Amino acid sequence: MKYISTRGQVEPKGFIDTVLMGLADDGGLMVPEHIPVIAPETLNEWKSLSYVDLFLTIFSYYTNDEIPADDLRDLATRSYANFRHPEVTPITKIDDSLYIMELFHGPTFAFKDVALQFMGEFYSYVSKKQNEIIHILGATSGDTGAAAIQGVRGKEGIKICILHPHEKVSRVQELQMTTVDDQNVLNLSVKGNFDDCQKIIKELFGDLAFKKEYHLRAINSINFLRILAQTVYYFYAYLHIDQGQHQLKKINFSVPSGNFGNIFSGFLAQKMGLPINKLIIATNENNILERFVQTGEYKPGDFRSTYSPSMDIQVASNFERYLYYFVGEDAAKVSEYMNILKSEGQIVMTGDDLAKVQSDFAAYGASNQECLDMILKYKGDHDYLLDPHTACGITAYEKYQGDDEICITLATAHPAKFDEAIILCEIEQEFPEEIKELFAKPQYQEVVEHDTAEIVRQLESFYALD
Ligand SMILES: N[C@@H](CCOP(=O)(O)O)C(=O)O
Repeated sequence: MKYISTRGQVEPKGFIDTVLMGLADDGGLMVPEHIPVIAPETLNEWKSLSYVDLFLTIFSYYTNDEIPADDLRDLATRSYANFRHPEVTPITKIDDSLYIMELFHGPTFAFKDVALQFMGEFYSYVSKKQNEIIHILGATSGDTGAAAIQGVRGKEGIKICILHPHEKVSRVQELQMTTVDDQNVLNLSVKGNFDDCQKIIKELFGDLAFKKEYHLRAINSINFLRILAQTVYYFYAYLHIDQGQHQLKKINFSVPSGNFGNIFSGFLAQKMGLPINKLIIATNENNILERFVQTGEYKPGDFRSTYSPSMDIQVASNFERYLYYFVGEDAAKVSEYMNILKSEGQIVMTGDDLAKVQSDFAAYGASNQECLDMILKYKGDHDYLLDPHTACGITAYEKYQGDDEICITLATAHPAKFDEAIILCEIEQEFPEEIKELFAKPQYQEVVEHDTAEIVRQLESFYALD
């Protein structure tokens, strides 16, 4: 398996080099040259696999044996050993048509742990094998940063710097990142929003001399490893849901979405042959993806702070990966679209193009009020406490009127991370011990202007301590 860029200007790469490259050197995103398709009989045989075995089986189609099987098993086993649930991503049945897959049983109580625990192990392994210092640089709207830091804190050969938007993440998200006292962690609290942070990251990854000099590595979903690791739970969900007599029927997924990485993993799973009927994109008031699917207009709008801050994103990185498949894997067309987006500030799809988008996805947004209403409703009706992101996912599921398929909504975070919204619902929740203890710890972070030169200065003095 080789990997190429959505913009076509990168020589095909192997698996490890693709992960190390992160953002493609031509500014695009790396994708597999072809997508392996799993036959239904094979899929059926995967039912008995544990989470780790399923992970290894799916990865075997992508890694070209570049990591010896025993080593890969060891990395995967260690990655999921810290999860608080033996099934890693357990499924709860709400009623005959709705299931919730809980992706928040990892160390930082968000779905990001599922890929980032493995990525931490992977980077540590590669750093040792290649005797190379790895400098991780990432942007977060709250969850990715906490999970990435947790995945590599204290690990030899690795330094991590995370940019988060100043005062625009939840209190617990901020504490999870900034109370880590390991010397290999730097938190920059950027006066701006997540899109500003992500823009700076992409600028620095786009400076190839800087990237090479400091061995910059990505942990965001621009990195194909994130996408691949997240496909595993789509398969796991399908294989483990108790569908009774409806066995092997198609299912829908409703996915709280911001950077488009999680739902793109579902799109990849679907392309690999997983019988998914509809991928439902759930947004909050930052609803660029909802507007795109409903009207064909992909146009970043004004940023809004919501009760689901991890989804407070206007520029969705993985949209470019979708475009690549949308235009029939034609890198020249992707580059053309991305140039239009840059020069005109929008991409517009009409007619058959829009119909195609709408056959790939449905999309619905939840207003701030709808989000709170949904938390209250599910607490009252099902005694199930949704976090505000999952509440957006459920809102989208309820708004979708497509068919009578079973829907799995991905619960992307634990409600304890977003107590601000839960308090507004006048619901009292008990915090898990791991979160409770954060409130007593000192915080370490630098508040910086939204300015690339300032970030570079911070990074250079952080790296100078190597
Ligand atoms: N929602 C994310 C934003 C970054 O997205 P990623 O999937 O590209 O890492 C967060 O919580 O940080």
